[in-house]
Amino acid sequence: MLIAFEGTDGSGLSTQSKLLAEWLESKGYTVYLTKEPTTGEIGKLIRRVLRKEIEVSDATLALLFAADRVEHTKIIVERIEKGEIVISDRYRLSSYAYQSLTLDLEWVVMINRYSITPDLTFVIETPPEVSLERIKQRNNGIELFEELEKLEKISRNFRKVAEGNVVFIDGNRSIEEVFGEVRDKILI
Ligand SMILES: Nc1ncnc2c1ncn2[C@@H]1O[C@H](COP(=O)(O)OP(=O)(O)OP(=O)(O)O)[C@@H](O)[C@H]1O
Ligand SMILES: Cc1cn([C@H]2C[C@H](O)[C@@H](COP(=O)(O)O)O2)c(=O)[nH]c1=O
Repeated sequence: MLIAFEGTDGSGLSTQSKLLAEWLESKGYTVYLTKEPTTGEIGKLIRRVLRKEIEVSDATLALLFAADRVEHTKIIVERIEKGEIVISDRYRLSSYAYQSLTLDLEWVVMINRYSITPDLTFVIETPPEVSLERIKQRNNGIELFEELEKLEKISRNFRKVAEGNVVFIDGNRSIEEVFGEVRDKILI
């Protein structure tokens, strides 16, 4: 089974992904918690772009995310075939929502054709002004997409690109309240 967490920067994806992994493990499940961009070589290159250390075209960045995802999906499928529950902190819906900011959505979907559809996707919806305040508290710099106007458009994009079994969760509450709703949607 693949469960994905999606949403704009600072919405609480990593926090909720970790909480769900811990909860499922406490129930005796074997969980593989993973993230995109990955920590692989392509993911590392993407991270340099996000930190604005290097500049590439929007199309190149989309292709990098798609390439990272091809390699990541091979690992995800292997884990699923071993009976593990895979939780991915971001997956292809992030590409659909973020890269369609400036690129043709149909092309973004096409270059991600070698990915898979998650069994369940949580989209954490947190007002971008709240997310940006959380990001500032972390004090580790502002990345490529972490701008109010961009995040407002991306947040709307998630509603447009949602596919398959998608649950939208209000992220503008306590961590515990958000996780309570996430946990209640898990039917295994
Ligand atoms: N519901 C919440 N209320 C208040 N603070 C939160 C909440 N969820 C997460 N945070 C805090 O906000 C910051 C960002 O959380 P987190 O890393 O989970 O977000 P994220 O969506 O993964 O962000 P990014 O995509 O930028 O990595 C962290 O410091 C986290 O502790
Ligand atoms: C997978 C993926 C991510 N992004 C963007 C979203 C964020 O701005 C960064 C990194 O994500 P993190 O959760 O802050 O570590 O990359 C994207 O534009 N397209 C994607 O496919």
